[in-house]
Amino acid sequence: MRVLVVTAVAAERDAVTAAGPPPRELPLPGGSVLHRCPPAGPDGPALDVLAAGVGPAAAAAAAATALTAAALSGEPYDLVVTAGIAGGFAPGAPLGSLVVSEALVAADLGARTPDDGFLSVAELGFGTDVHRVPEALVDAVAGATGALRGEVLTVSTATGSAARAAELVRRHPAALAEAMEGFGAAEAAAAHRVPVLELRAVSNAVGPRDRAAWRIGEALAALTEAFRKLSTAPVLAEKAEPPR
Ligand SMILES: O=C(O)c1cccc(C(=O)CC[C@H]2O[C@@H](n3cnc4c(=O)[nH]cnc43)[C@H](O)[C@@H]2O)c1
Repeated sequence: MRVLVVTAVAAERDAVTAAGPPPRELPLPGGSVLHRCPPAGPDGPALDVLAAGVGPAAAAAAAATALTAAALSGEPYDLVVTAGIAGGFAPGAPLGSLVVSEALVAADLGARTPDDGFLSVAELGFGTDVHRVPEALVDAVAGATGALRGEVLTVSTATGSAARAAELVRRHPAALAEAMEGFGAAEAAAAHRVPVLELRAVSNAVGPRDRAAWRIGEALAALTEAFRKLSTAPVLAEKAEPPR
C-alpha cells in the first residue's frame, strides 16, 4: 500500500520518518522533496512524506503535485494522511494527546455576515466544507494508536483568543483539534479520488495565544510513536472505498 503523508514543516516530516527505516530523498517537479520510507515490515505501508509548507493552499499545491506525479508514474497513492502538531480544544483534547479525524472541516472558508455571523462555503452554495474519513479507517487508526476521534478543523488564521475558540466550538461541537493544512490536502486527495485521514498530536490549547506554553517536543514524540504503530501493521489498509 502506498501512502502520501503531508506535513507543514520539516520538523513534523522528520518526526514521521523517524518511525521507520531511514528515508531516501526524491525530488518532485517544482523542487519540493519527497522523503520515501520503505515498508517497516511485511505488512507495513510504504510512506512518502512531504513537508508542504504552512496553510491549506501550500498543502493542496504540494499534495496535488505529489499525487499527480505518482499517478503519471503508474504507482498512484492509496491514501493521503495529513499529519503534524495541532491546537487541541479543551477539555476533549489535552496536550500530548493524539487526534484522528472523523472529518476534515474548513472552518474559516466562507463569508462573514453583517451581524458578525459566518456562512460556510457550503452554505454559500460553493462546493463543500467537509471531507469525511471512512469509518473503518478511523476505527483502525484509533485502535492502533489510542488517538481520540473527532473533527479536525482547518483554519488559515490560528485561533488567538478565548472568544474565537468558543465561536469555533459553537459551530463545530464535535471538533477536537485545529490545524492549518488538513482541508487543503483533502481537496487534493478528493480530486484524485483517494481517501484522506488527518492525524494530529496536540502541542497547545486552542485559545489565547501563548507560544511559550506550546509543548512541541512532546507532540512530535507522540507523532513518531503513532507512526511507529501504523508502520508496522496493516492498519492503514483498513480503508473503505475511495470517495465518489
Ligand atoms: O518551532 C518548532 O520547532 C516547530 C516544530 C514543529 C512545528 C512547528 C509549527 O509551528 C508547526 C505549525 C503548524 O502547526 C499546526 N498548529 C499547531 N498548533 C496550532 C493551533 O493552535 N492552531 C492552528 N494550527 C496549529 C498548524 O498546522 C501549523 O501549520 C514549529
